[in-house]
Amino acid sequence: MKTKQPNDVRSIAVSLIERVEKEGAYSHLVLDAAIKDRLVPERDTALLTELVYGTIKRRNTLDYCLNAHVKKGVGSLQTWVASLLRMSLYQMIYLDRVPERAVLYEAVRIAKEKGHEGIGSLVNAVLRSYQRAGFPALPEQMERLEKLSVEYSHPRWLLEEWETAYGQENTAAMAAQNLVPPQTSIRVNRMKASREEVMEKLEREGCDTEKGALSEDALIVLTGNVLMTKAYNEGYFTIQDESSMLVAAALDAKAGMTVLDACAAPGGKTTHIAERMHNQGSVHAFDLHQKKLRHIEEQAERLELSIISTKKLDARNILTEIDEQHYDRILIDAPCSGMGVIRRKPELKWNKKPDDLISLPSVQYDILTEAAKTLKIGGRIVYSTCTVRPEENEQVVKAFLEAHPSFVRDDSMKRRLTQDTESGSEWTILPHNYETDGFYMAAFERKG
Ligand SMILES: C[S@@+](CC[C@H](N)C(=O)[O-])C[C@H]1O[C@@H](n2cnc3c(N)ncnc32)[C@H](O)[C@@H]1O
Repeated sequence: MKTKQPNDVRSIAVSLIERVEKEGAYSHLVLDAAIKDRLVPERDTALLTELVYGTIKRRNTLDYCLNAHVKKGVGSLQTWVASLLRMSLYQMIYLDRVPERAVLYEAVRIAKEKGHEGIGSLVNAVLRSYQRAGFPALPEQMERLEKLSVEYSHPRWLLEEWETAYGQENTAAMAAQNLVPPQTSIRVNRMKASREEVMEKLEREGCDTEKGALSEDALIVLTGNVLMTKAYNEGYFTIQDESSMLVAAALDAKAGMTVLDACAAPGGKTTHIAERMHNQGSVHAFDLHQKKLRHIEEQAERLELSIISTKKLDARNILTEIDEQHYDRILIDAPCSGMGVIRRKPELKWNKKPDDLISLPSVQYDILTEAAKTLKIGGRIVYSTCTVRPEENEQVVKAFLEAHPSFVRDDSMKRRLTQDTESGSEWTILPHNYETDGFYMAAFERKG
């Protein structure tokens, strides 16, 4: 039996990519687990992360190139062999810290170890063929979206959807932004300290930050591992994408109010809402999945928030537990296709197919409709998703408002968030607008 070399970062990267490809695993989860289990030494974690994310992100571009060098096409290969070739080519094209001959040597070694001599020869031949011939030129007559799909490594159907919804320019910018590694942003716990105070605390612990441009609660991490700080353990901040921080401000729950977070896990927005309420009132954090509730409870404890209570509940059955007109504020952060978070979960663009997305709007509509029954007259709902697809966003909200005339758009939402004169009851943030996740939110109120 062949034994794996200890700390073999490239071989482990191939196994992780294979799991994402074959089992539909999430890249961030397999990576987190590998790093936590110390499958590679700490000095190699950055390389492991780069290899896994980079290879998955650029799959279409890499496959276009490999198809010119693999006789029957990359689709004819076993998943791990395709993953190995993609990862090796990724290094040759996009990374300059490892010489090509070293990449090739490692690729052949892994191929022989994981497979046999024949696979080693195949990998050697393909990579050498690339070295000789280079990246194949895209034909002049190639259709525009097809070209974009190769250049920016996104499925064609998704680019077509985006062009229809957001136009050519936004589509190209969004696809390009999805290839850029996301920055880490943190949300300051205003109950404990100001942004400036948290900045100073982190600086003393070796982490540099700067203020975020979109949310008044945001700091962008420039250097250092903020999760390892005392300030984190003491509840001074939470890791959260900046676009998501806008939701609690859009909801604007006041101290003493009764609030529902109907799709709450893992609780990023629940804890923000409770912080803004100064831990006074109550926040019901419900979710369909029992096991996810633990995350909300852990975060509430770390942040010392006692007004959050969790429960497993399908929001579509909320009236079995809660009376009508019970809440002052309701957040529906709906389950969605996640097409706004492709930077963080690049496999989403390959794993999801148009057919998988067809049923989402009706689930979102049903959740919104049932949960809305528990809103008091004069209360406010925020509906949000981390996707950029009008079918799951504007169209769901429009259908809801047309069928429920007692709910009216809250045109002051955007003004509250941007603190200027811009009015509007809904906001789509595209990834390249502020270098955040793509996000959608809408606010409306119940009239008598
Ligand atoms: C976008 S995530 C919520 C993220 C969360 N608000 C946060 O900020 O951390 C959507 C959540 O909805 C939950 N969900 C899916 N269908 C649901 C349903 N019918 N009722 C309640 N929760 C549901 C999922 O389990 C998932 O945790």
